[in-house]
Amino acid sequence: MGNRQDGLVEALDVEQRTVSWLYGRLDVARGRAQAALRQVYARGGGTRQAMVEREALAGEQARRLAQLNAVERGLCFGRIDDGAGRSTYIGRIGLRDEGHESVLIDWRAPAARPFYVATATDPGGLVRRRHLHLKDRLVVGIDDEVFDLEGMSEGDRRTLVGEAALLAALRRGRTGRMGDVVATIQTEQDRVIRASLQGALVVQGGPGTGKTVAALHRAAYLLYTHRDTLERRGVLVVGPNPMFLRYISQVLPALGETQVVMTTVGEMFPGVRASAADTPAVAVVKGDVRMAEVVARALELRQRVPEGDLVVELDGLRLRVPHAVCERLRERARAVRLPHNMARKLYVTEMLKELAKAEARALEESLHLEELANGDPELAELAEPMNLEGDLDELDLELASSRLWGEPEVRRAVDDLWPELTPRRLVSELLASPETLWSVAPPGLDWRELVRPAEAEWTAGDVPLLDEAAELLGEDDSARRAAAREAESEQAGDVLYASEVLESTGVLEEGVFARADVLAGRHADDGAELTTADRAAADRTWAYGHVIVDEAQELSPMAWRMIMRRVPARSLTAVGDLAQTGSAAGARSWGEVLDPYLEGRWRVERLLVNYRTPVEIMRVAADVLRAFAPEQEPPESVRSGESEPRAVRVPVAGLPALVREELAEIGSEVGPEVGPEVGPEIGPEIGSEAGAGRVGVVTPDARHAEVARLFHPEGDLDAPVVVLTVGQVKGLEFDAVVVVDPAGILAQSPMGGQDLYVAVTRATRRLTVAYEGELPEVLSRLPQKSTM
Ligand SMILES: Nc1ncnc2c1ncn2[C@@H]1O[C@H](COP(=O)(O)OP(=O)(O)OP(=O)(O)O)[C@@H](O)[C@H]1O
Repeated sequence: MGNRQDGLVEALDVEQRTVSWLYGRLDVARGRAQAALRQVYARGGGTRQAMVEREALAGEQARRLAQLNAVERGLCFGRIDDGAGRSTYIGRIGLRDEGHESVLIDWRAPAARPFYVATATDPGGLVRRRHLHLKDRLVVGIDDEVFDLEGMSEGDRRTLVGEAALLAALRRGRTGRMGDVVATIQTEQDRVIRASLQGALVVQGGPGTGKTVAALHRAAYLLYTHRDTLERRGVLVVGPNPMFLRYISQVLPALGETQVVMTTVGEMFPGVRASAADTPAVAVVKGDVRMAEVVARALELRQRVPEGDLVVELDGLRLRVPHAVCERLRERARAVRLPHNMARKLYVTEMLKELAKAEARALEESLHLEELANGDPELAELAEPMNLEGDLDELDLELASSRLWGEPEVRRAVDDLWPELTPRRLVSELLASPETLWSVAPPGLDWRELVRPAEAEWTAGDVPLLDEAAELLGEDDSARRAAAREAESEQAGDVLYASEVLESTGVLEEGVFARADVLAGRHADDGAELTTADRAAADRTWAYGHVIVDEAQELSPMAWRMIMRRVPARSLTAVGDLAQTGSAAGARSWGEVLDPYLEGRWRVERLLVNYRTPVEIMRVAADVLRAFAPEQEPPESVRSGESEPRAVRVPVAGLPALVREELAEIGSEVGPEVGPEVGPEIGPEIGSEAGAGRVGVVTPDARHAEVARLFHPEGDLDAPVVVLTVGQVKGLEFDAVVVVDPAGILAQSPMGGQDLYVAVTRATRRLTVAYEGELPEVLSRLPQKSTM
């Protein structure tokens, strides 16, 4: 015992010396980046070109500084020893000593790989893997895994220390935000993270298998390994909802990567925020890939030919363009195969010329008639017939065209035949018109589901339709302008961030440099200094270098069409679980959604170990899965829990008391003054003082408001109690979960079984199912208790 204790003290001492020295190197690197930043700004003045270059350089240095700051926590977390007595330290970033020797290896570098892939059966030349646990800059714990005891020196054997680092990490209380797992990435996850940039990778895995966390580490890995390509083209991460994006928002910054665009399908059309939800039946129709045809045909209907001739009354003249000419002009404008708004330019030019000719003809006719009426009929008959139309040369036509374009009557007539359209207008007018839908929908597509008022709010299902429309219409200025305005307003946030960077790094010194706005790289008059991520996020037509889609099973075929447009090189990672598909328009198989674009050129990696949900809870989840998706396999839990899951018969009013019990069980601190009877105050009372540990209350959609009223603050992920629908809770996790009204969840959509599976797999420690009437048969394994 005494020996082990001595060994630990000795090992901690050795590692502390190394770690302190590494932090010293980090401080040196920071000092250098600060000095470089100051130097850039000390130059001052110069031409506009010089200024632009200077700001680009400053932006780069500032990002480097931000990255060096981001790795402060847990700078070094691992060490590997090989049989030749060499030790390598692994950390969040790579560092070198004065002699340029590598002293800390970036976790993404090839040299760090053995740390993640060595196993007892295949140690890859390692004799030991050591995990270091730091608190601030202090080494507070060590875990060893020994692969070859014989290969270790006597001294090293004496200082062996062990408790599985992974299990320690998994036992930690949840904070409401996902953290990085660089120190404990598992071999199967490592394969996903380091897969090649080229091609499409599907990561299929059950709940809690680390799909999200692996996908985010993959983003960081790809940016590190292919920085040149990806810094120029950017990486896009698509998540299921804004709450989820908030949940994962800290993982990449903690890994030193801030240049990734994160969005949801509902936010992918610049200037539109999808705030409403479609019913499952509507989602299915809207998500059907045949909707692309519906939008295209609706647009064709907007390129009209008048019933008879086109007649425009102008200053007493009747300008007449024959029907056949109108038809010809439309065909010519279509034949150029440009998007509608661009082809319109051609159409308008040609139509105005026709109208100019028609005007000359009408004028001629009216003058002729005048002569006939006023003069000697004999003379009039002898007079040379005028040929005003024939006398028009190109210049005359152009002048007449531009004069005519200024006439509201002309403009109205042309707009009616080939209007300038925005995607919003095309889609909202289409969905508001049963006649149009009826005439453009292909047989078998239930277009009646789509009909809604023109002023209806946008839904996430509308966004791919808007994107489709934008493709067909061509550049839509209004959306771009809206996005530019948004980007401008975000500038304020960036300036604030930049000034924080400057302040925290001590660079913001009076006189030298007080220009956080410059560092933020945003000038109203020039977008050249925007980062790739900023530019990409504001540009609907941006082609990303790599796209990661999380909860990819939820995307409809129309959403995939939109995503594929963003990644023409088809370098993408789709992570998801077909057993958790909640959207009626979502995927039933990966081939079904990917083959239309990749024709089998995609591969699957499977993650099989559940790091979140303990065995006891997973048994309940497996019953649900077996009942609703028997072809899917539940993952295997890596650990067993501290408590058996339970079912409690309780009215909604009793939920605050139940949640209080759960908070107490997971060790979250609740003020003693909060009694079960004061449910509504439970949130604020336990707000900021709460210890680690969160309770998630999951409800059917229809009961969310009723239950959320009992707890505050609503929807705040950092609060100790969060009330969410199944759609919102997807991808999240909590120490304890209370699933309310399981029968309601099962009944709420055709995918109710999958929804219940999602709900019961969110807990890391405790699961309670709260019900009022009968407990669904599928949960009969749960021991039942009544508080009614
Ligand atoms: N290698 C690891 N080391 C430590 N923790 C891990 C590891 N892998 C996964 N975890 C943890 O397991 C939990 C589940 O991970 P994650 O949310 O990525 O799973 P998922 O497969 O996306 O789940 P779901 O399908 O339910 O959304 C997280 O808390 C994550 O941090």
